[in-house]
Order: sequence, then structure tokens, then C-alpha cells
Amino acid sequence: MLTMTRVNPEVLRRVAAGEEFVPCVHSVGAPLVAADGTRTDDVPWPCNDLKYIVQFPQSREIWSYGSGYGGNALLGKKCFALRIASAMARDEGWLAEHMLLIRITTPEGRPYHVAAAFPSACGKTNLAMLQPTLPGWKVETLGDDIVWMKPDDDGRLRAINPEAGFFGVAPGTGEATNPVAVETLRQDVIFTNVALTDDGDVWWEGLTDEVPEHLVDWQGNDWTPADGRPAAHPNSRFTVAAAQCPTIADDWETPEGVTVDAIVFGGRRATNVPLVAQAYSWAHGVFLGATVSSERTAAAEGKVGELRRDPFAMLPFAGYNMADHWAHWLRVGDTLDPDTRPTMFQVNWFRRGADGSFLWPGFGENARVLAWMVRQVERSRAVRLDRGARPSPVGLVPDGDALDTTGLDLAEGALDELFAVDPERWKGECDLTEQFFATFDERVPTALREQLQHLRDRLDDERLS
Ligand SMILES: Nc1nc2c(ncn2[C@@H]2O[C@H](COP(=O)(O)OP(=O)(O)O)[C@@H](O)[C@H]2O)c(=O)[nH]1
Ligand SMILES: C=C(OP(=O)(O)O)C(=O)O
Ligand SMILES: [Mn+2]
Repeated sequence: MLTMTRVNPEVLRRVAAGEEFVPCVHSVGAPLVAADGTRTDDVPWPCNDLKYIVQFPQSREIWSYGSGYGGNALLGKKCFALRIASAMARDEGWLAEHMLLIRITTPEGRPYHVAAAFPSACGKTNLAMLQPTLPGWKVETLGDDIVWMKPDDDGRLRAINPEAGFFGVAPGTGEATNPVAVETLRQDVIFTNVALTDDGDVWWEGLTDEVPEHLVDWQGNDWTPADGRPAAHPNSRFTVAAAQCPTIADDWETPEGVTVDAIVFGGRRATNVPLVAQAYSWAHGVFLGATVSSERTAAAEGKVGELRRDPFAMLPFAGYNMADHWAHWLRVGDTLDPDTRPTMFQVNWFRRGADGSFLWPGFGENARVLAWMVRQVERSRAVRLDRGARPSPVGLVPDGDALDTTGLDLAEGALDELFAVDPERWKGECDLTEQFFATFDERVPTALREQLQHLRDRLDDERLS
């Protein structure tokens, strides 16, 4: 908790002075000496088969029992900064969201801020630490998992990162994909469920291209590549102070926060969802957030790969009814100045070709998509007057060469496939969305049902054209 949260005696003074606070208690539920005096040997991962991770949004308290997993033990994180805070935000007119926060500076030196929501293990930490491959562009990190956003007196949306550290997924974090994270992890890190090398260092799948010949796996067993099972748990994690990140912005802790220019929603989808699309309106953006879906990952329960709905990447983390959350987003949008309101986008780094391989190289190359978004924000504010987008049924997509792909070694036809919208398959997506909305009954805001109808209409037009 000392790594993940700002700790300051001022807090104690305020609590003593009677200010409101959220009482939290965590126990792994594994006492070494029980109440009756029975002693138990210590184990590497103490926990209890019986687990209760309980947030009380009305009385604003947290009881976490039986689990040692960071998501359930670091109570300032998902339990407080999302589940309890989202309920506070609903009551007080702000937003607590499962988002990363970055600053992108254009080659002309103009800074923009982007907040992006992806479900767990779908690329937030990677995007937060992105090193742009595009010359002249700069990306700085402000947060990798949670933002609190509040409209200011000028009708702009201001965001802060309420955390002080990163609790990131280790597998897939390597020199090749996320060198900034690897640099962040040089010292003072807590690793959980990773593998150990013979010289006492840590290792996980994807850290290095070369796989060590011998390891102790995350469960303490001998491991060689021939074993054919992962050496590190797929949801193994690192816990590290954000200040250690080489790309952290100088002003990342400024209490007034930064103004948000773009909001992005994304998931892990092998089919249908294009690389990037811009929402036609705030309500359409809320619809894109409400319909986020993703193939299951190791950070969630269920079968890996199965399609799962995760509206706003908040399904496991919202402290109140999800459909009410959408209504709240629509309300907050109404309080913002339409001229400077964040532009909303949807992205998908994970679309696959017929041979099963990723169509888009991802990671640092995602800067190309960010650059297009920033240019779209500039176009919406008349900073630029050229044409950057064309309409598609699912949103505005890059027009012509507005998405800079120079120097990219894309497979033949990959770009077309990345943006292909098949009206028949999308009718299926609409049916699934309708079924999903039905699970919330009449709580789904009318504006979102209208957005679904608009999408169906645009797909019909596409079929006829
Ligand atoms: N193919 C591909 N994989 C990515 C990309 N960004 C992240 N990943 C992988 O997705 C997994 C989770 O990434 P992470 O950034 O930790 O997700 P978070 O839990 O949302 O913060 C890791 O295995 C990454 O290597 C990308 O742009 N393309
Ligand atoms: C901490 C978690 O989230 P994320 O994968 O989004 O970092 C979690 O899901 O337990
Ligand atoms: Mn993360």
C-alpha cells in the first residue's frame, strides 16, 4: 500500500478532526496462531478458501477477507478508487474510471491529454508507457489504471491519477514491447507469482526473447522450457512506485489535474471491431463505452478467449448499476462545454487476420493511432482544417493517408482488414448488444437505445450502397 498510495500524516490529522473517511479492513484470513491457540506453519501465499471482497457503497466501507491478490488486498486501488469512488462520483457529479492517462505532445509542441479505458490485461499499462515510433511526437505517463475526472468551472473535464504506483501485469512486459516498464522495474519492486532464475533474478514469459534453460516457476517447482506450461502465472504482477517511471510527467501529481481532450475505449477483439473509430457525438461515445467487449484474459474469471461484455472496462469495478453509470456519463457530458468536450474514440489493437496473426503491430506503433486522434481533436477545434476522416457505420475512420503508416511493414491488405466493417456480422453485434441491454431492463438510457438504432440504420445504408 505504501507503494501504491500517497501516505501523509495530514490525513490522520483530518481524520482526527472529524473529516469523513472510508474505513477499510483487509485480512488474508490465515492466522499463524488461531484464537484457540492452534499454531499453523507459515506458507508462501497465505489465504483462506473462504473469500469475501465486499464494498458497501452506501455506508462507504470496505471489508476484504481471505485473498492475498493485489486487486483485493491493495484496498486503495480497485476497492476504493473505483468501486467506492464511483458511487461517490455519481452522487457528486464526477467520474471514477478504469483508465490510463497520458500527455501527447505534437511535433509543433501542442500538448493534449488522453484517458483510455481497456478491460484488465488489455493494454492500459503498455499504452501509458508508450514510446512513439513517429518522429517528433512525445508521450508522457500520468497514470496507468485509474483516473478521477471532474468538470471544472470552464466546462472542461479535468483528470487526476489517484494512485502513486503501478500494479502491472508482468507477462508480455519486455524490452521489445515495453522498454519503459522494464526500466521502471530496475529497483524497489514487489513481484508476485513470477518465476525465478538460477542467479536469483525474476523472469516471466515475454521478458526476454531468449527463454532461460532452468527456472523455479511461480509455484516453486523446477521448470524447463520442455515443460510446456508457463513459468510465471499469466496474471503475475509487479508493484512499483510511479515516480520510478522514466516517462512520468513532471506535473503528474498536480492536484488541479490536466484537461482531457480525448477519451478512448478499447477491448481485445479478434474480429469485427476496427483499429480505431471516432464517435459521432458524446452519446455515441457513451454507446461505444457501454458496448466494450473483450475476449477473456487471465485477469478475469472464466475461459480465456471467450467473449465477455465489459462496459467502460468497469463491469468488475463499478460501485453501482452499470446502466445508471451510462446515464451518469450522459449527464456529465451535458455539463461540459461542447467546444472543448473530450472527443471519444474506440480502438482495437487485437484484430487478427485469416491466419490468426495480429493485423496491427501494436505497442509503440499505437502512437500512429494516437497521432490521428490528436489531429482529429485539432480538426474539431479548427486548429487544423484538412480532412482526416470518413464516415463508416461504426464511427469516423481515418481517411486516405490520415493514419500515418509510413515505414510500417504491414501485411498485404492488412489495413483494409483492420477497418473492414461487414454489415452482416455487425448485425450480429447489434443483436448481442440488444440482448445485453435487455439485462438492464428499463434502466438503459433512451439515448443509448437510440444509438443502437442509428448503428442499425447506418449498417442498412451500407448494405444498400
Ligand atoms: N498485440 C498487442 N498486445 C498488447 C498491446 N498492448 C498490450 N498488449 C499485451 O496485453 C497484455 C496486457 O497489457 P497491460 O498493458 O499490462 O494491460 P492492463 O492490465 O490493461 O494494464 C500484455 O501481455 C501485453 O503485452 C498491443 O498494442 N498489441
Ligand atoms: C488490478 C487489476 O486490474 P488491471 O489488470 O486492470 O491492472 C485486476 O483486475 O485485478
Ligand atoms: Mn495494468
